[in-house]
This record gives sequence, structure tokens and C-alpha cells, in this order.
Amino acid sequence: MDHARLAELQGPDSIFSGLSVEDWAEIASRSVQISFVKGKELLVQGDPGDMMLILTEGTARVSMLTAGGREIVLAYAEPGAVLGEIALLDGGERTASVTATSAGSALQLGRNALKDFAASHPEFTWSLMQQLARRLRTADQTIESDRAYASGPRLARYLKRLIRKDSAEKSHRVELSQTELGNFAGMSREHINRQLKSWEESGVISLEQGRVRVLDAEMLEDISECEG
Ligand SMILES: Nc1ncnc2c1ncn2[C@@H]1O[C@@H]2COP(=O)(O)O[C@H]2[C@H]1O
Repeated sequence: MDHARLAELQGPDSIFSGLSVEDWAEIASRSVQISFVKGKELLVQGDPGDMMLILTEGTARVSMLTAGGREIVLAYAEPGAVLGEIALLDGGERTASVTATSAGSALQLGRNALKDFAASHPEFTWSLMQQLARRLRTADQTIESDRAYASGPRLARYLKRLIRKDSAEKSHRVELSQTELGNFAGMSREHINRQLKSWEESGVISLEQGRVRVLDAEMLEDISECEG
């Protein structure tokens, strides 16, 4: 793996941030590299799972199907994401499906390989536990949003979670279409559209092709805090 890609995988929230080039070489030597096309189901909800994936290139969607067949999006994964650690660690079924939203590649690491690597790299084990804690924290926040907040503040909270900073400009962006946002926030596209249009009129956001640009992050924060 080249240095630019390594740097990308080792961003601030990455569980790989403390690893050296040699550590990476060790992970690579213990894993199988896979390539995938857009739309490929990388992990399937309900399947048994004894391996996890480290996304090295491309993006993916983590989602669950309800009993009625509706897709609920839980998260979007970017390079550096670890996927499939839950079934690998607890021996249960995959909790969600992971579908590629672009072509890409991943390292596939089996249970024994992970155990061996974790045993000799305690700082990595610590980072993996931190990632699980972060996911639990986000899941708790989602439960709170869904139970205690009306749809407007709830959408504001989801938007805040999805925001990416645009360093060139002062604004922030969310790279999702209104349909994707609806799947993420559990709201219909029409409902999302009405809400976003009203925020656009008051200058909180602007709507662009396939993305939302947040113009007034403070106002979005205020909206997200309105319980009720
Ligand atoms: N709420 C979530 N946020 C981010 N990733 C998740 C979430 N729920 C499940 N996943 C990932 O999706 C994977 C599906 O397979 P696993 O259950 O083995 O491991 C799961 C996690 O890696």
C-alpha cells in the first residue's frame, strides 16, 4: 500500500492511526485483498461471520432490512472503516448488510489473524474497543433522537452527524440525496424535501444536486436541540 493511501486510512478517528508501516505490512500479510464493484453486497445481514473487512478504497452503505422489507440506513463507510467486527467478535449473525456504493477494495481479516495481531498490538485492541464504544454511543444518540425529538430536530441531528467540513469554503456539506437522507433518518422523501425547502428559505442550508450545503451550522445546532 502506498504512503498516500496509508495516510488516508489513518485519519484522526481511524482505529489504525497508531500503526506503523511495518504493522500495516503485517496486517496485509495476514489478510486477503478483495476488489469489488459498485452494488456488491460485501456483508449480508443474518449470515454467520468469521472475518471482518478493512475498507481500503471506495465507499459503502451499512443498512438493515425491516421485517416488512424496508431498508434502514445505519451508516456510510469510507476508507479506513472496519466492518464486520461484531459477528467476528461475538460469534453471532451479521447485524446488518454492507453494500458497496462505489467500486473499491478491502482487506479481509479472519478471526484467528485478528486475534494474533491484537495479541501483539495492544494499542490496536484499544482502538478497536474505542470504535465499538463510538458505535454504541451513536446508536444511543439515535435512540434518543427517535424517541424524544420531532421530525425537524431529528433531521437536523442526522444532518449534523453526516456533515463534512469544506476547508476551501466556510460551509459544510452532506453528500447525500434527499432519498438517501430519508432512508437514513427514517422519513419519506416528501417529508425531507418539505423540511429542507423551509430551511433553505430561512438560509440555514442550500440544496444542490445530490447534496445539502449547510450555511448556518449554529442555526442547525439550535434546531437540533429543540426537544418535543
Ligand atoms: N450502527 C452502525 N454503525 C456503523 N457500522 C455498523 C452499525 N451497525 C453495524 N455496523 C457494521 O455492519 C457490520 C455488519 O456485520 P457485523 O454485524 O459483523 O458488523 C457490523 C458492523 O461492522
